[in-house]
Amino acid sequence: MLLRAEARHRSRLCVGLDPDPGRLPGRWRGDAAHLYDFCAAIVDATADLVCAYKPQIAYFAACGAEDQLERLMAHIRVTAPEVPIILDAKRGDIGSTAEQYAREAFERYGADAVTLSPLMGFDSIEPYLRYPGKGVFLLCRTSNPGGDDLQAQRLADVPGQPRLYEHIATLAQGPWNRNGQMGLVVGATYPSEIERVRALAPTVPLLIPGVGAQGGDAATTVRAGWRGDAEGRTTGPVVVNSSRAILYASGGEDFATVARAEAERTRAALWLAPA
Ligand SMILES: O=c1ccn([C@@H]2O[C@H](COP(=O)(O)O)[C@@H](O)[C@H]2O)c(=O)[nH]1
Repeated sequence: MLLRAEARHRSRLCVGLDPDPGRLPGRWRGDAAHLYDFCAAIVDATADLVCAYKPQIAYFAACGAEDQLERLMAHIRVTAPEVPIILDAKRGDIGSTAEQYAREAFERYGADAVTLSPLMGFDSIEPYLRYPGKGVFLLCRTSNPGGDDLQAQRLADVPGQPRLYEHIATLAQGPWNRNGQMGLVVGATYPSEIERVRALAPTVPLLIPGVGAQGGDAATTVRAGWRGDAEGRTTGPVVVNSSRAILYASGGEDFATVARAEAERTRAALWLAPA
């Protein structure tokens, strides 16, 4: 689904849907009843420009607006049926609870993929893999500076003493990826770590947040993470997320038009990079 959307829309851009009531445009500002209206307008304005959407569940749950997230998921499905939806939930818990989180992501919200923390091990991931055709993105080297606190530490008991994020990449490319359902989250703010992850995990999709508001560079990100064959066909996909830089490109009534222009600019920067 991801490869089809990438080819069809000539896009490696994922628009992140992180609706902050305090940053909604014009007359909606401060009113959490309009999270859906805002995000739906962004989707309508960008549906032909993206390879994925990534709603961030925290922005809806914090306002008690899960019903609006359900409506948004349904709206994306109708407006852009070919575009995968990655629910950014960063779940991670024991198997019995993970089963409930998997139901929430895939049955309640109908997401195509969900972000997960791998810290609790494979049995905390396995319940999600029981859903055929659904994907998981494991946090690997996150975009925040504090990601180094744990992810850069070396594992003394693993041969070669890899850093934790390197070990996660190796597991996701190999033994944990039983049915090709696994991808990794790597921050655009750390391009050399993207390259390292890509070397260890040559074919898994990389979800790369950090372009836009966090300052990651689009072209550098794609060069570090995207891989293709001699004909230019993607063999190692990247899904590069930008949320705030697109959502809040304008705070006025023209927000959707300006968001589209910013999405077009980012999409072009991400597409032209490897050439
Ligand atoms: O390492 C990570 C993992 C997830 N995120 C999420 O991506 C977006 C980034 O938003 P911007 O406005 O483009 O900075 C947001 O939903 C984060 O929760 C991340 O930033 N880094």
